[in-house]
Amino acid sequence: MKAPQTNSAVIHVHKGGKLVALVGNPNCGKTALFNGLTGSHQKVANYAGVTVERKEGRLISAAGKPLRLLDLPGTYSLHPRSPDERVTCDVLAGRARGEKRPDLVVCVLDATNLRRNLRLLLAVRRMGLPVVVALNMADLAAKRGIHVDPAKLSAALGVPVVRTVAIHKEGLDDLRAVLDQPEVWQAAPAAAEPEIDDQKTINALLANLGLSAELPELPSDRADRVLLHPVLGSIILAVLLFFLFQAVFAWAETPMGLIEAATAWVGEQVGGLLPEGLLRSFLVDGLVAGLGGVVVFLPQILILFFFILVLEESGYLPRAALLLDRLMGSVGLSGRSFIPLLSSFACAIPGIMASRSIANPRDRLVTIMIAPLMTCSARLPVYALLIAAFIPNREVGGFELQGLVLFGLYFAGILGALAVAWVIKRLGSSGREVRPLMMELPAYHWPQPRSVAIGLWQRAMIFLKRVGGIILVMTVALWALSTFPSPPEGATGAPIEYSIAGYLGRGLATIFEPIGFNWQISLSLVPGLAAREVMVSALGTVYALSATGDDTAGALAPLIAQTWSFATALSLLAWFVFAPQCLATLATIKRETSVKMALAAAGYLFALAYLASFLTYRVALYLGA
Ligand SMILES: Nc1nc2c(ncn2[C@@H]2O[C@H](COP(=O)(O)OP(=O)(O)OP(=O)(O)O)[C@@H](O)[C@H]2O)c(=O)[nH]1
Ligand SMILES: [Mg+2]
Repeated sequence: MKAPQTNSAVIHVHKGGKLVALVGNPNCGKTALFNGLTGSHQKVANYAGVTVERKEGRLISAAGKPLRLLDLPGTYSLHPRSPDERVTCDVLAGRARGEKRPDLVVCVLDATNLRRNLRLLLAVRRMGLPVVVALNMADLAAKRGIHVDPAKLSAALGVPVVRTVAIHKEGLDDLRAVLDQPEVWQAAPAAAEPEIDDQKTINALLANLGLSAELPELPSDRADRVLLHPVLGSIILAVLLFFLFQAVFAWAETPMGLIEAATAWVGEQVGGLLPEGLLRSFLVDGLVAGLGGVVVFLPQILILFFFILVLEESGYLPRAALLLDRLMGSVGLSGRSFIPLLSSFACAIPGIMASRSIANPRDRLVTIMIAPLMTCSARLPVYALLIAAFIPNREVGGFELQGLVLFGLYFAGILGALAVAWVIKRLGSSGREVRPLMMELPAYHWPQPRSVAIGLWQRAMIFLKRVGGIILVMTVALWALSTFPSPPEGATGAPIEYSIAGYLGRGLATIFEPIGFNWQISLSLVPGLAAREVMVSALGTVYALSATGDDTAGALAPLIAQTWSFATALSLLAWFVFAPQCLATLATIKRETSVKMALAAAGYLFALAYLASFLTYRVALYLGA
């Protein structure tokens, strides 16, 4: 089974061709360049630490020669401080498993920040690898009055320099042409200056290029006086997040209505055409009720991602990390964990991967352990279904009540994560060094509509592929288990009650009865292990098959609203805030840490989920729900 992010992280291996590696400081535009040169759509975003693993693509030089191009995590130096930097350093040193040393390094320099970027270039050159410089962000530099002459820089460095604007694909042809001229880069002297003199070398270089003047204040700095203000900035952050959840419900209403109507129509057509029987049951109760129930949540997922993509591209995320550093420090984390945790709102897997950019091993481990508590987008269909069924659609004090509840659920996950981090801090050895947060704050820029559109398209595809893949498979399997064996002669209940799934569900229900789950819910939890959204399609199928008499499956929400108590609904919501219901996430934890940690995560999440549901259910019953 593939998780969304590993899908987009397929590594293509091409035999033969020279190996070219893109190396540079974080956020200098390596991946944008990689995408432009190879036609890939790897993730580009405006913060440091986006790329955390090595990606390979195929590049055709100007003369038509195929080359292998590597996109690597950004690094500030060749002394790695975090797992992502280590990936890059290993590749450069030829230590990467099953991989030769690169034949050529394309060192990407951010033209707006040469002073810092040149340090890495000098270090790479010292390793003796042939180097070509891509002087990227040339557009931004020019806008800020920094005019770097590529020819002069090339002469000073003794390596070819190509001016590029990666996001507009400028300079890519020049770069492709240089790749065909090994005589230019291979001849470059591998200077062996000692490291201590780097600062002097760089100062002299910049002076030579006429670039040593102080830079004027940027619009970003002025914006940050408000956005990073301890009080004002925090209020803006809270309002922003709050607005996001309101929008997820308010904006999605119309498109969801359309999809629901379309699914119902398809169900009726198919149901009307076919005679009563297995095929009709499979199509209507299995596929349409199961898959249709999940697809309806596509609009909400896209709205959530629209906000995430815009925030990522604008450069706001590291600022939010800075604002939250104090709060996170109080539970033993640092602002460093913010971006991995925020990524986990999409899916815990990229979140866990993103924690590779955390240098401190203990912080990294805690971040990985609590990442599954962030509300991933696969939970959204489950939450949305239950909210639609049990929470009235009305306004409270000018806010949509349903949006408020959703916000509350996300908040519960965050609180849970902070609490767990706090407990780990208490349990663990005292010695967490408290260091000031050092994070690069990139200049703000407007997200490009094109890249947001591509991001949304990719998300939609990932979701639909899940629907057509794992969710489909699970739905079919569940339908089969729920249909066979057929009921005995003269049976009165719904056929599902006599099927394998019926027995399984009733068996499981003994475990889950204390927290208020009926056998249909207990049964649906099982396929939900494969992907959380499957819970929704599973409920759709199970309820469609549980209905007796002739009927087409009605919409799921009103059905469960009639048959479940409010306490059960609340208990199930609490369950989904904590439950370790995703095998792909546990597999990623194992890969990034150890089997022991993956088991520990599964165990503590299960215990927490059961406890939370138990308390919720009992309190709700006590209060008369
Ligand atoms: N104006 C401008 N922006 C660029 C250029 N190249 C990249 N960007 C933007 O710079 C940001 C960083 O780009 P990425 O390609 O993700 O940078 P990266 O070097 O791969 O970053 P890491 O993977 O974190 O090391 C994104 O917001 C891009 O849209 C450029 O030439 N000009
Ligand atoms: Mg990158």
